[in-house]
Amino acid sequence: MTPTHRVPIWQLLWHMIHYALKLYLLDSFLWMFIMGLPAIPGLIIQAFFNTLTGESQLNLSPIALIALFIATGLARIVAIFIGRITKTQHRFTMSSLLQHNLLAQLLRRPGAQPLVLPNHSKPVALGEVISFFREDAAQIEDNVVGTNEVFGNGVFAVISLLILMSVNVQLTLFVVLPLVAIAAIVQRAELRIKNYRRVSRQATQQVTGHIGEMFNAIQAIQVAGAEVAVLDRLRQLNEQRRQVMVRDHVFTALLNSVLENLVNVGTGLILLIAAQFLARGEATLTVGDFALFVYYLSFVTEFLWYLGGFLALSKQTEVSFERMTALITADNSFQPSQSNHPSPSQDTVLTKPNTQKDTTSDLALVAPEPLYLNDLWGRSPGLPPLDQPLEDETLPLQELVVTNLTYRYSAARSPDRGIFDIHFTLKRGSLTVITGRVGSGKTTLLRVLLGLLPKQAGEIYWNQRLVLDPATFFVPPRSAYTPQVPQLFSHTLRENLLLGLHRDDTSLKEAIELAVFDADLATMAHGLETAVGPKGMRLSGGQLQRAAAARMFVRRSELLVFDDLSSALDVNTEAQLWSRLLSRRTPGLSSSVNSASKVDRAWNPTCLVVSHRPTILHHADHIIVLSDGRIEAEGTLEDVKSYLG
Ligand SMILES: Nc1ncnc2c1ncn2[C@@H]1O[C@H](COP(=O)(O)OP(=O)(O)OP(=O)(O)O)[C@@H](O)[C@H]1O
Repeated sequence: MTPTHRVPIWQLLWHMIHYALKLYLLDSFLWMFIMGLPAIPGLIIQAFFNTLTGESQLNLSPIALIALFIATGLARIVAIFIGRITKTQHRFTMSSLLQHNLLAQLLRRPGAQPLVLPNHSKPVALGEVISFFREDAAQIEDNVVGTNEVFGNGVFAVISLLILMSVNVQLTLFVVLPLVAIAAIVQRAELRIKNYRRVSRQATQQVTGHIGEMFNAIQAIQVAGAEVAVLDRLRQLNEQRRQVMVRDHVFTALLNSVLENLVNVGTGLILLIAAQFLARGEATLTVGDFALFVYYLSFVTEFLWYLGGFLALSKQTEVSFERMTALITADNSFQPSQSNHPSPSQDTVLTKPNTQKDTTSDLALVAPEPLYLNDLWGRSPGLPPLDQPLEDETLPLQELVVTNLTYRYSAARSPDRGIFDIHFTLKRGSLTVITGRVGSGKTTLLRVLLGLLPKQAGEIYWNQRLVLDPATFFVPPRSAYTPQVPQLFSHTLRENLLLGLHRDDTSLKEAIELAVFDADLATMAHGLETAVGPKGMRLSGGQLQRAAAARMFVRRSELLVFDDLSSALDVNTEAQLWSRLLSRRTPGLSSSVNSASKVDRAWNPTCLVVSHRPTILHHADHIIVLSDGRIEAEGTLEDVKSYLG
């Protein structure tokens, strides 16, 4: 899906400039100063030559003029030094804003929905996303920074133009000709500039994507002996990238060289005409005036050349914005269907979908969000405290009702796959098991319920109130989820369990015991401070799953959602985990008893579990058997026995 509307590049750049306006102005001022300082030697040169020919009105000796010349040079060195600092800070702020907003938008998407760009059939691989964060962000950063250089150059070009006009108006008019030619050339080249840039970015994206996949699958590559084939593919992608990058860069260089030479030829012609004037003595052109004209002409022509390059750069930046916006709006083709029910009133609705921010246009990328970067003096602004799960009027869970829940994977890619017309009710403290054959839609059902995939039809009611945005609603302390393949970060075990949550060691210990991870932890020399390695690779599959379960338990959520714990746990460990967890539950116990005190509320979780294991099926209050994404049977174990394989 393409964005609903494209915002003009100038508007986007303005939003970015406005984000750090003071820094931008400081940087622009410094660079104007840096660029303007060379203008002073021009005046000194004029005075110097006029002094030599006795036409100067200044009463300065040649030595004083030379000293002034050197002082100007030194001042420029100092300004360049400071300007480098402001420029680096400004550049970093600009790309950080884009990267922050891109990441925030990606995190706002339904987490399990593949990223498929418009006009692409394959989802974007994780490694490919790097090229959006790196190349595209850098491209836009270059363009924003380019504006203050164009602006600085422009101011001096205008001043220089005025000086040139004061010397000779006729001659100065010739300067405008290259400007017209530059605008025409960039306009004509626009399509090609953009196409070459699009193709080269895509080729880079494929290379980073392949590298990402390679590193993710090193073991699989080794055991399959596929090293040569995988490297061949990398070579092939690199070769494709080389070809399109060369084309893109050669074209940009060619364009720059055409613009530069156009300006140079124009300058040459103007100088030839000026020399004629001087030789014929037709104009009141002194030798000093001629030196001045030559000197200031270069400011104007350099600006024209710079402007041409900037216009071409902006065309390439449009491609970067287009790519980033396509990524954040990727595959949003399935919008949640409208409910058949009349519009629910405020007190029957829980959490509104996020409609405040424009997520469908490039503006989302330049939204002014806080970044908490160190300032120019290296002072850290301090990070805001992390949001802690809040207990609100939605707690505790009495009843969760799901009606007509439907999600169909993109028909083009997978006809009739998904879940269809799913209904069920979870009562407080109950255990519901979803079972069914491989591929019957169990994981899809959990994901759609939790908002990790956008439902296309159906409603979810939490205590009789409609949940409008499951993705933001089904989070702790309302709900917690352990997927089939849990993700851990390369931090310590403690950091992985808490993920920013404030809990004391007693709560942590309790959660670890509940997850049957206590015996494993006792064998770890560094206990909770054990570094688990990237993706938790220093833990066994079973440890990883129990660590993820402990992460879920420590949040003491009302609804616990498990996707097949048995995939990495042996029968005994899993049975132990269930017996510990289920002993916490009091099915049917009214929450009103517990809700008297929110803080001391006894934890009586409601469980929704995908499993095949008889242990858990025996304990279930309700079993749902799925087949081809539909409910085939449901009830107690006795009711559904004949449907279980
Ligand atoms: N991203 C996707 N695009 C297209 N089809 C998909 C996608 N993910 C899953 N499917 C298909 O949807 C169906 C349901 O998949 P799902 O993972 O929900 O099944 P499951 O019952 O959880 O399977 P398992 O027991 O193996 O975990 C399967 O046929 C699967 O191939």
